[in-house]
Amino acid sequence: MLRFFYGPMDCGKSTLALQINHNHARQGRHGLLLTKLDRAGTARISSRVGLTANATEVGADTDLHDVVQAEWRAGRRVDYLICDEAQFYAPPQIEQAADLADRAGIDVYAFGLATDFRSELFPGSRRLFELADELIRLQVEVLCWCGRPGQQNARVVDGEVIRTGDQILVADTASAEDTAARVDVRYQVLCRRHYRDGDLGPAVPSAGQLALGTPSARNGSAW
Ligand SMILES: Nc1ncnc2c1ncn2[C@@H]1O[C@H](COP(=O)(O)OP(=O)(O)O)[C@@H](O)[C@H]1O
Ligand SMILES: Cc1cn([C@H]2C[C@H](O)[C@@H](COP(=O)(O)O)O2)c(=O)[nH]c1=O
Repeated sequence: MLRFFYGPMDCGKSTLALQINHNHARQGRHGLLLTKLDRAGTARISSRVGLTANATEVGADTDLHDVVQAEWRAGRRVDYLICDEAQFYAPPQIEQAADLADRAGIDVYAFGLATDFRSELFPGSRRLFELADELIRLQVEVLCWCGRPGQQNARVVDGEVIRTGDQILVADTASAEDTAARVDVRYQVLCRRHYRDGDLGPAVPSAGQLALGTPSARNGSAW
């Protein structure tokens, strides 16, 4: 079986990938973790809940058959593959995953974004929509600042939603205010309306502003 679990950034895809791996491994099944361009650096699957695991990095030229055959040659079974950040896989790599499901009976669990910052399908995700046995939209809602369900991944540069640029640009949803790091590019999940309007919502007041009694910008926001 080839299953594609998809949803916007921050909806728990990598967490679920690691949970599924944990549950299968606990029952003695042997799997391989694969990823491509995880935020935490190469060859890791990292979830914002704090779970991480080593993984095989899928490069532009990686053939998934070779990855599995290397395991077989080493005398190890491969019962399942966990493929995180699957939106970045090239369409032929998705074909290879489908082949492994069909010809080798390997259960393939793929996780990724459906659409990019322009709200267009990633090529790898498109191929997964075309080929997967099951499409599972993740149920953990990521909320837009207005409270509606967020489905669009806005790319934010210097406080503006941008709509042109390279499709792949690895970055996080956390802003400079949330982290000690200097963040030039970040992503923000928005509802369709606010994504289309390019409306990132009111600025979140700092703790100091709230202590001084400034009304919460979020509560007082106009639609
Ligand atoms: N401190 C926290 N406490 C509880 N849940 C958290 C915390 N930080 C992050 N999360 C959960 O982790 C989710 C993001 O998980 P992650 O697997 O990194 O998402 P994705 O791979 O889809 O980008 C958030 O939607 C939230 O539910
Ligand atoms: C929308 C969008 C995202 N990306 C990058 C940003 C992150 O590094 C990953 C998504 O990670 P997550 O685990 O789902 O949070 O994808 C990108 O390169 N291009 C885009 O358009």
